[in-house]
Amino acid sequence: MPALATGPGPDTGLYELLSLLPSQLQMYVKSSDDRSFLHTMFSSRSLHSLVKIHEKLQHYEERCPAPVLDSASALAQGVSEELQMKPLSADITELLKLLSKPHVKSLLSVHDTVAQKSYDPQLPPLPDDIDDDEDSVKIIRLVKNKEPLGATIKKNEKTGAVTIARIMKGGAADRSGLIHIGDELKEVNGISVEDKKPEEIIKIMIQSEGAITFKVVPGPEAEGPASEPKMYVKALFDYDPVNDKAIPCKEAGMAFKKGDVLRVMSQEDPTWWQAKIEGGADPRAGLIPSKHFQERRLALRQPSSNTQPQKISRKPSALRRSFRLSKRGKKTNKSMYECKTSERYDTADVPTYEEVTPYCKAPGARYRLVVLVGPTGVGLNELKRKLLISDPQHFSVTIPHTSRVKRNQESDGVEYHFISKHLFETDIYNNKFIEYGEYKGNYYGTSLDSVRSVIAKNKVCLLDVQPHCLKHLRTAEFKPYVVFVKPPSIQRLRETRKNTKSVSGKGDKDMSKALTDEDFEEMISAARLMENQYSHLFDLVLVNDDLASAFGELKRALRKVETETHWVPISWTHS
Ligand SMILES: Nc1ncnc2c1ncn2[C@@H]1O[C@H](COP(=O)(O)OP(=O)(O)OP(=O)(O)O)[C@@H](O)[C@H]1O
Repeated sequence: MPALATGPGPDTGLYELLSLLPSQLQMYVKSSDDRSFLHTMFSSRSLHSLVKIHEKLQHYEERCPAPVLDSASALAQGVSEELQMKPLSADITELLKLLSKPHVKSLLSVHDTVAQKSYDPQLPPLPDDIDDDEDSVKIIRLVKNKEPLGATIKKNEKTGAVTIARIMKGGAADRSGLIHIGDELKEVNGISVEDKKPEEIIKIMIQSEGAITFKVVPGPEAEGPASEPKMYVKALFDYDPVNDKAIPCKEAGMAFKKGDVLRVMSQEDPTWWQAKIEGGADPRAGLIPSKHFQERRLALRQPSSNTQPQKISRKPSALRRSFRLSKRGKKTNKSMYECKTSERYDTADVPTYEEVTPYCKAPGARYRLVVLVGPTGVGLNELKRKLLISDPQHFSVTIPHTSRVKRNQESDGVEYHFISKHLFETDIYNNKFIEYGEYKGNYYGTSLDSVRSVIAKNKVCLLDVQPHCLKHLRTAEFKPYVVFVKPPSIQRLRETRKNTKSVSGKGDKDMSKALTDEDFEEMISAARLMENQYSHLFDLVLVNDDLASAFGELKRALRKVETETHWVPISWTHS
């Protein structure tokens, strides 16, 4: 249905709109040039002609016209021939001239094609030299445009037989339903493949456009499952078949980027899956390395500087942040917490694919945990603070634990949960802490229970942790939404942070000094390392350039997390 009707009477919406638009838009258009442009455009003859065509088409569409005849070209030809036998009057001459015009001829020919619904291309006749004895031979003719055939072949080195190795889901061969895995290929376009290398055969196939003829000996009936269950995976690495020496056919491969959601359409081959990018325009599947194969070859690969986990160096002041937003009046000294948690990065895990499923928070369900990660000084606390201020009923932070003695002005469960050193150590032993650190003989830490307690109050818990802790938070219970806060360019850091001071503790004294280029470089390089190592765990990468814009983007993203569907690991949705 057209958006606006243009018919007579009450349906003249589009005409009315066209005549009203220039005056309605006037207040939004400042320049007189733009106003006159709009006016000219809306009153132009071509636009009004387009509206008329729209009107006519709509009219015909409603009537569902059926062709009176499907051979208008032949009729025109017959009429021309007959008229030429008659004495030529002015009318006859004009009609003959009209009917001989190439545009009219083409129009009639298109009319006939549509009327006959004959959209199939013409296939060439079958070759005459088919051996009658070759009962088992099948001649298949496909019409192929520029798209690849969507099948791969393999050659048996012993027998020399060339067989169809796989059919790509959704490709031309698959859609034809005529070629099957195991079929033995004898000829392509009349050329015997007997002495040909697979690359040469592929070349013949690629080069043939239009009809392509195969002579095949059908293979044994495939028994595979009629329809395989769908599986969605999130890619945890970048892949380009062009650089993959192992792929059997580069043309059949599919490139993807870390973070893409892939729909796995076939796992028949344990080494090469067939998949397509979810939401991508191409309906055809491409080859991708299977999880097992990718894991195995990555594990075997010599560690290189790229894959080797690197320790993220941080200044001594780069310490625990999640403790700092305690409700104390002043900000805690940044050098206070030496993080004693392990910085052993996940050497054992080889990130390949993670099975995912769409998830949308049901009304009444607990909010997902929001985790912020990023290099020291990038602005995690600032963003958390702004979120808290923007909606204190909705967002909240955890209360840290400490083994230090409570001060007079402090209350248990407000600034900290004050517990004994012995209990703190027992809790460490029982893995109750997400992170913990020690300073001047006292422990400080964020417990899993403190996160649970915020979530149980039906609030969004905001947490910032070192990225190596993410792994332990990625559970069905917390369903964390991970935001990586990234610094902008050094130039923008200089511009935006010129009034920012870094606070460092020397002895018991706080020292504050303006941030230097060295601080900025360190922030950028720490961010780069974090991204290299952990980006597969990030749901959002937020560049904290202009603070207000970064905050706005974060707020919008968090709103979407609560209301829209997101891909999450499938294990999070199993109860
Ligand atoms: N986009 C920004 N523009 C200007 N200043 C910013 C911006 N973001 C943060 N800052 C300032 O940078 C300083 C460090 O920010 P913040 O304390 O939030 O960093 P952090 O990531 O929590 O780092 P740390 O681990 O050192 O606490 C603060 O003074 C903050 O106001």
